[in-house]
Amino acid sequence: MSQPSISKSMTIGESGLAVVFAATAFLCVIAAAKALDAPFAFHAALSAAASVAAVFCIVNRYFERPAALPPAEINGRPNYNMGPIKFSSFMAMFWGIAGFLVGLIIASQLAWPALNFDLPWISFGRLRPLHTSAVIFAFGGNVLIATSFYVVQKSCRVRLAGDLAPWFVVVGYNFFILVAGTGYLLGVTQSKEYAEPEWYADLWLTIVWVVYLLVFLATIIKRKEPHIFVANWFYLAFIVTIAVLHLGNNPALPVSAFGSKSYVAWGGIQDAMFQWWYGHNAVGFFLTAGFLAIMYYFIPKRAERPIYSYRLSIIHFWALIFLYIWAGPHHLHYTALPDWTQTLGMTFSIMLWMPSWGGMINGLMTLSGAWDKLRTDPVLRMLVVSVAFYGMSTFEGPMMSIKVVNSLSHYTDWTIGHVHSGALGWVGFVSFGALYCLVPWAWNRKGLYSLKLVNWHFWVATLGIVLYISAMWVSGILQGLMWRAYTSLGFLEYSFIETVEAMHPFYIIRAAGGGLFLIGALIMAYNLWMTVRVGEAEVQMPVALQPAE
Ligand code: HEM
Ligand code: HEM
Ligand SMILES: [Cu+2]
Repeated sequence: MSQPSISKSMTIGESGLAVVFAATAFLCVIAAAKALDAPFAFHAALSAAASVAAVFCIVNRYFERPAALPPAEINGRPNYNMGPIKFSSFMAMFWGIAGFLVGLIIASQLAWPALNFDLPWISFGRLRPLHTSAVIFAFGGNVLIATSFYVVQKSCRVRLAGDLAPWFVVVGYNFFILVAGTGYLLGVTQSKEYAEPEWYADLWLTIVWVVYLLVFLATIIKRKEPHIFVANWFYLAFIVTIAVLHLGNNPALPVSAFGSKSYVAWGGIQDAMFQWWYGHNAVGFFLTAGFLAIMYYFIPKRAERPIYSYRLSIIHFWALIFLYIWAGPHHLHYTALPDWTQTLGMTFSIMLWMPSWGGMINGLMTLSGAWDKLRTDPVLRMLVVSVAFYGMSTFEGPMMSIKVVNSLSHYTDWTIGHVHSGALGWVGFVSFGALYCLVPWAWNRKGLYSLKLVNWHFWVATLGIVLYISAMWVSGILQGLMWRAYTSLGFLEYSFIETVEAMHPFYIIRAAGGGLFLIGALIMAYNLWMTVRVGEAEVQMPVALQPAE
């Protein structure tokens, strides 16, 4: 046994983090004991338990691991860190199914209000933010973290920076989701759309997000590849801007250090302005920039073609981030916001159409010379259709930002239709496509368990989306027109309840569409599970291969 041995000792990160978590556990126990309200006590106890678990995991890992930490390179090749990527891919699928399921429940509640069961915890008002946070932040967020950690390593040809830090990001982020989600069910909210969690959850997210930024930046800094690939620019814009938005929108004064309630610093129209600066750019940088990074990495990879125009991708990047930031006021047309601000927001929204379509064209044209793959590869088809939906919703958005159009669409289901063509068609499909690529790569499998099942997922989900958004277009425009219909004597033609009744059939169609979308996701979960368990089932015949005519 004369191997040169390094004496094993805890790293500064291990011991430091263990101490910090031990102290946090102690503070959380005190907070739980002194809590002013039950949800705060619950969250403090949950945090105490999680901190103890964190200490246990860190110490346990120390005893289990070899003396030396994993090397950055093995035989001159980067030793990529896949653990955190696997974790967040798994969580993405888990939260995706949970979020779609809650979407289906609230869609059904709108069709059949009896499904609220007169229980506060599962009432529409509490489940709706649970749905939006679960799909955007939990599902979308985990997809973004998983893919960004993958893409930054591969395109920089270097191991992810940090040892415990990437784990802190993925586990810490999911703990934030847990606190936010259970909070909604218990009635904890600061009532800002897409930023509902209360102050303590916000503080925790800030810490996690800063570490995320540091891990990402440090990986880029130590890159072996001189050029920074465009996808990393998009990821970086997403990470930095979300940090800025989060800090701008959430300053709040807690009523007590031991209670969940707080009051937001901003008031009146300034608050509204901050809220929609945040809300709009959450669309722009969370639901768009981050997923465009996915588009720029995964479509060329899957199609085995270079990006159609790398120069266009750079122009796309700068134009998109410059224009998005100013468009928020289109959410506040015909409000107390000064008229010029509304017009400014509308103008920037219309200009935003151009970089959006520039990006779409760049994504679609990357298939030049490889269009035939759409027939044989359902994963690529999913990715490409997502870009088509992106194009559709970024045409619809600028149109809805025009004041006269918005005077009809605002407050109606048309907005909900617009949201879900972006959310299901773009965010959903591009995420599915990315996970279908990522899971075999991260788990080192030759391919997916079954491409046939991907094909089923694709068609079932597409049908679901079509049902969802066409139902919402019809019901939204119908609703808007009914609200503004006057009789010849100048009275309103319809009472409000008549407009609600008219929506009923469309709400059933929407719920059916959502049900199909959920079934698609369940098929996917099974397929990915089997991919991890057994790998590629057999030599796969390409699906949907048709005789040439
Ligand atoms: C099974 C799939 C889904 C169903 C059935 C569904 C259903 C719903 C329903 C019923 C609402 C409330 C509408 C209202 O208040 O009138 C809603 C809101 C929303 N959903 Fe979904 N959803 C699904 C998937 C998704 C996904 C994948 C995302 C995002 C990635 C998403 C994002 C949103 C957003 C942002 C809102 C709020 C819209 C607004 O306030 O204008 N949904 N969804
Ligand atoms: C050029 C791009 C886009 C523009 C100019 C745009 C514009 C708009 C406008 C005018 C509204 C309606 C505001 C209202 O009447 O309340 C809206 C709502 C919304 N859009 Fe877009 N949109 C764009 C792209 C997208 C994409 C790609 C997504 C999703 C991935 C998306 C998600 C949303 C959401 C979630 C809302 C609802 C916000 C709320 O009231 O809760 N948008 N958008
Ligand atoms: Cu917007």
